[in-house]
Amino acid sequence: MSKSYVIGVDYGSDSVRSVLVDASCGAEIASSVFYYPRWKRGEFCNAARSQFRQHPLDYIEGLEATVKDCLQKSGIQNIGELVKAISVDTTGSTPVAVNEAGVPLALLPEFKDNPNAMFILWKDHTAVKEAKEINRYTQGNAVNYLKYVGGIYSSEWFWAKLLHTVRVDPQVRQATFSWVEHCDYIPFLLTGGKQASAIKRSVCAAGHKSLWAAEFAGLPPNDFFAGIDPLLDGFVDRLFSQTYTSDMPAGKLCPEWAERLGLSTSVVVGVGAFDCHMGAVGGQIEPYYLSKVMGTSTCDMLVAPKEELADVLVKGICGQVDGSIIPGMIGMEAGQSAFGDAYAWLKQLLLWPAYNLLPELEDLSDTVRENILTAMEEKLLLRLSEKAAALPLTVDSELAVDWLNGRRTPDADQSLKAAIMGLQLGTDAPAVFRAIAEATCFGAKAIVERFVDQGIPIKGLIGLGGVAKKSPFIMQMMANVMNMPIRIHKSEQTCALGAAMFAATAAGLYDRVEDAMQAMGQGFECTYEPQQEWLSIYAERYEKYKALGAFVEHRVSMPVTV
Ligand SMILES: Nc1ncnc2c1ncn2[C@@H]1O[C@H](COP(=O)(O)OP(=O)(O)O)[C@@H](O)[C@H]1O
Ligand SMILES: O=C(CO)[C@@H](O)[C@@H](O)COP(=O)(O)O
Repeated sequence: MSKSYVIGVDYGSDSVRSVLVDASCGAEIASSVFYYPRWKRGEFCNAARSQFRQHPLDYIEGLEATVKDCLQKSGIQNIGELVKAISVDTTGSTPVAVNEAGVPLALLPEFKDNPNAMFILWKDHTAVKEAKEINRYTQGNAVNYLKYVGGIYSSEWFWAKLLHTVRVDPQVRQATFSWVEHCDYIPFLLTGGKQASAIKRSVCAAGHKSLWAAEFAGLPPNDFFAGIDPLLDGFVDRLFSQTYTSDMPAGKLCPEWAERLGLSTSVVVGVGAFDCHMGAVGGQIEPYYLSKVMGTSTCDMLVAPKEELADVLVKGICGQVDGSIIPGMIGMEAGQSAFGDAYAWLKQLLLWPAYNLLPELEDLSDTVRENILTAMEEKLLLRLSEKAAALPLTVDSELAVDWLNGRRTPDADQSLKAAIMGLQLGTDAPAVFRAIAEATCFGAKAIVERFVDQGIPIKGLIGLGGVAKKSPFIMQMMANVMNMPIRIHKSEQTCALGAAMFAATAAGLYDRVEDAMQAMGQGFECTYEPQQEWLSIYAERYEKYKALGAFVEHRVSMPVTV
């Protein structure tokens, strides 16, 4: 019998990665990465205003390039006929305004350069005011529609972004028929959808970001949204009432995309989901093991059997949704808005002279300048990690709070800012890096504490994503700060692999995604164990981190160590 292959596509914050996988065992046959060109040039973004927009063409070009590249790299002659399914995960909440035909407005000539007509990336925080209004309005409402999203609505999410967009841009408002998550748009595109009302919405995105819940028989009613702002009046009726888990097909590849990708029209396209949800599956999540997808941000994923969870509602996380990770279980999501992005911020800061002064050195050729810059970009975090690991640590060493992009969990507040204290003339770059790295680990610990305080035991940690693979320094620190072992998954592309597992299930190659996970999972490569000698100093410094965080948040007085 001929082999079956599946494709998993993972849309990250900076790039899209596709993997071609043997559906029987999960072996990766080929992979391909595409960095979004417009995004890389910084187009349509304004970091100072927390505006981060992505053009749909970056996604579409990347889809075609990576899938074709995987097929070509496979070297398998009739691979186009052997691929059975494709599934997609994306960041989220990353929604876009579409017209009645489901076309993102930025794909229309009149909106092609308008950031409000593009995908609003998860980390865009331009809707802080709107999120606050949603929270205020819900407090006075008879029904608590925020009960399944941790009790606080975030500016990273669907409704806050829609409200902000229709407020600031009357032309976009006029042209907007519906509002669609990236993870729901791509399957719609691949299946040749022609009507926005027919877009299949994933329960993952709908439950965690759009306030959809079976208990509410769908989305909250129109009155609720119209009460927040009359500009939202009527949207609910044009959105959706039904949702789907990602083990289900969204449809089959349409002729146009079958031809563009070199695949057949019998290829099943699975229902999409968020990157970290599929990543948790790719990384072989187990009940009560916190699967930490550590990249630009972190998403901390947990599954619990429905019957065991009973009526527990965890406060201050990004939601608990039936079937959002594994169909049949409650999927919970928490996270940090800046994790790898916190190190990337410091890297940008330290490379300022390289970006700004190197071009002034006329004696250097362009090639030499570029080589210097590339070497610095590639090596900086690695060298900082080596040096930071060798520094002595005391209770008074430099200390930071990690809210460089606001606080996602516990208790979302994207308007919060980061802080660093304890600087002195002897403070060097590795010391600042260590403080920031430590702060991201402390932020991670605060999430574990929240779950435990709310009655959800955490049995262990699973580490996935770019930072888990690239930084032994931060992973060892994480194990020490948490006083818990952290198992690092073998797969380089857990999110894309998870998407491939869902593709195989949607195509009927497996009955349940748990079976796909069992057969296709790649296992773990190593475990970082907590080191006894570091536990007490981190425990002490964690208390200081909480005090500094409280000071930043409430401007209360700080305890002083003499
Ligand atoms: N050596 C390193 N140590 C710590 N962080 C790193 C290192 N190299 C890269 N990173 C961080 O990894 C992050 C990217 O993670 P990745 O999982 O590849 O991306 P994404 O979040 O888009 O899925 C960046 O924010 C970057 O700062
Ligand atoms: O917030 C979510 C999902 O809810 C993520 O998509 C978002 O943090 C982006 O993740 P990355 O850090 O780019 O992997």
